[in-house]
Amino acid sequence: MKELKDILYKVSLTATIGDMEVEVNDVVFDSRKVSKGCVFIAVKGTQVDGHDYIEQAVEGGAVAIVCETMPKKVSDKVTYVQVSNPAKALGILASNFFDNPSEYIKIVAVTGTNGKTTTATLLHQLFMEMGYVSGLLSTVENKINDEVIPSTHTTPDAITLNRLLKKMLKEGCTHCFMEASSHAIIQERMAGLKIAGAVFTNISHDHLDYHGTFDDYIKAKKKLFDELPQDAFALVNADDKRGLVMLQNTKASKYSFGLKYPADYKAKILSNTLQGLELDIHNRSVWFRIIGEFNAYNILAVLGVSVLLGGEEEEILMQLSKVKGAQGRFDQQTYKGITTIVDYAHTPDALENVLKTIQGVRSGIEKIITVVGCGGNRDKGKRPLMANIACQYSDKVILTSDNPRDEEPMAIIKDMETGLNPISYRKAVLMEDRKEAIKTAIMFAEKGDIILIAGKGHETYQEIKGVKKPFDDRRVAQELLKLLHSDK
Ligand SMILES: CC(=O)N[C@H]1[C@@H](OP(=O)(O)OP(=O)(O)OC[C@H]2O[C@@H](n3ccc(=O)[nH]c3=O)[C@H](O)[C@@H]2O)O[C@H](CO)[C@@H](O)[C@@H]1O[C@H](C)C(=O)N[C@@H](C)C(=O)N[C@H](CCC(=O)O)C(=O)O
Ligand SMILES: Nc1ncnc2c1ncn2[C@@H]1O[C@H](COP(=O)(O)OP(=O)(O)OP(=O)(O)O)[C@@H](O)[C@H]1O
Ligand SMILES: N[C@H](CCC[C@H](N)C(=O)O)C(=O)O
Ligand SMILES: [Mg+2]
Repeated sequence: MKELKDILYKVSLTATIGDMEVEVNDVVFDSRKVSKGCVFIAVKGTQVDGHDYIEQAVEGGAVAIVCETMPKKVSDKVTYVQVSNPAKALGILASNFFDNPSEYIKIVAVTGTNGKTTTATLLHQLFMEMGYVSGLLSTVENKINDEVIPSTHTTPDAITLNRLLKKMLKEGCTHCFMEASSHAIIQERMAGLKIAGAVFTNISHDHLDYHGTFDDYIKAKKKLFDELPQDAFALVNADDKRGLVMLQNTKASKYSFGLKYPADYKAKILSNTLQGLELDIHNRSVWFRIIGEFNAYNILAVLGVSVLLGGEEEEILMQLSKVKGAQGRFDQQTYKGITTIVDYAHTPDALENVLKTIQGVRSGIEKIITVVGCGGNRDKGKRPLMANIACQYSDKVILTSDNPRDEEPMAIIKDMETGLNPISYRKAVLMEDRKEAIKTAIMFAEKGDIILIAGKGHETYQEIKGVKKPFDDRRVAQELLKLLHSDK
């Protein structure tokens, strides 16, 4: 049991009412999860304001309330603590409540529009190969050593995050590789954590529904670097013009990686095929199992982090050449000469990169058929851009549903259609049902053709009208390929 004043250590307080030595047995930010003896933190959200649930939390047994605005009605059995930023306070409280696990684990946070999961997963696989007990917090899954713990967010909320870190520490983890989403940075999910290093992969169009402007999206990413301590490292992509922006105000030691501009960790692509990637890194030629120029950047980021954490370059490269990468990223299968590639490209930049990679590895005569949709309740600006890119680099495109969530599926596809010009229009077919869309692509395909199924990668569900139903692009593609081409 901990006293309220102890878990408020390092939180800047504006005012307090009541006993600061009251014992608290849990930290909660959702009134629906309140139990007797907990502290409830009222956070303003995108849908509702946690302050509206203070009374409910008190009725549910909360002994302390942390809030930005003191409630009009206070109970003399409860302690009230006013802070200027409850979301930030929540992070610090969560860290204190779980005994600050981040101080005993080297945490590397990866941010950027694309490549976070890939980079964090590669790091986790690599460090495990090198004999370190390590943790992973990612979009696809959380991991403690080899144990998989399902993931609900790219970056968990502050309480889940610190609970997981504490479990990692108990299991002997020395390192944790995690994704830092821009939502998480703005919502202070990582406040109170001690970060050993941060990586910036790249920034391109995404999440403008949430951040409003591209400038604010950049600022969200930069906040991670601005808040790094002096003994941390900041490693950025030198070929992304925002890489230097990330380093402008950081106290951390600055490093870079890249293929084009001068960088601390630099490589040249020697070959790039559907079988793998060969890079010249600091005058060593190394072959990797992952594919595409964009993955050369991820490999360099991983190399940089590993060296900065004390690894030896030769050993790192040797082990790195064996690792496979994250699930549902450039996940290919070939059946009767037809190749399907399932990839999590759900931004214009990612889609362009993946399609350029496919263009680069094809011999010329085979067709590229793309199946793609865009998520509902997410940045609408991506929709026309992604449809246009799909058509620009493909011979045939089936515009379909991704996770429409609460939106009308066909309305999303129609938004995508507005991005088509008269030439691309001729290549496109609109088909709401994703399984039908994949089936159509597979029916169109002939020996040698490549089908890209983009947007959902590792996901094993599809969310339509708020209901999640099982759906796995990889499984659907595999079944339909066999069904439709078995006699050829
Ligand atoms: C837009 C967004 O980031 N939303 C996250 C946010 O919810 P919110 O701001 O909408 O919260 P809200 O519903 O308005 O509630 C405000 C506060 O009132 C509390 N409340 C609410 C109702 C109630 O009855 N009682 C109560 O106490 C809530 O617990 C909350 O503290 O805070 C919640 C708690 O941490 C998150 O679960 C939720 O994630 C939603 C589900 C989500 O879809 N988030 C996505 C966009 C997201 O975070 N994605 C990034 C990755 C993006 C990327 O890089 O690709 C991620 O890190 O996963
Ligand atoms: N370094 C990179 N640069 C550009 N595109 C990339 C890069 N790495 C991966 N991609 C593309 O982006 C897709 C998503 O990659 P990944 O899952 O690693 O990104 P993420 O940043 O974790 O995404 P999310 O924000 O959804 O968590 C991949 O399937 C691939 O198409
Ligand atoms: N982390 C991203 C993932 C998008 C994946 C795509 N399949 C979708 O559902 O929109 C988001 O939450 O915006
Ligand atoms: Mg991710």
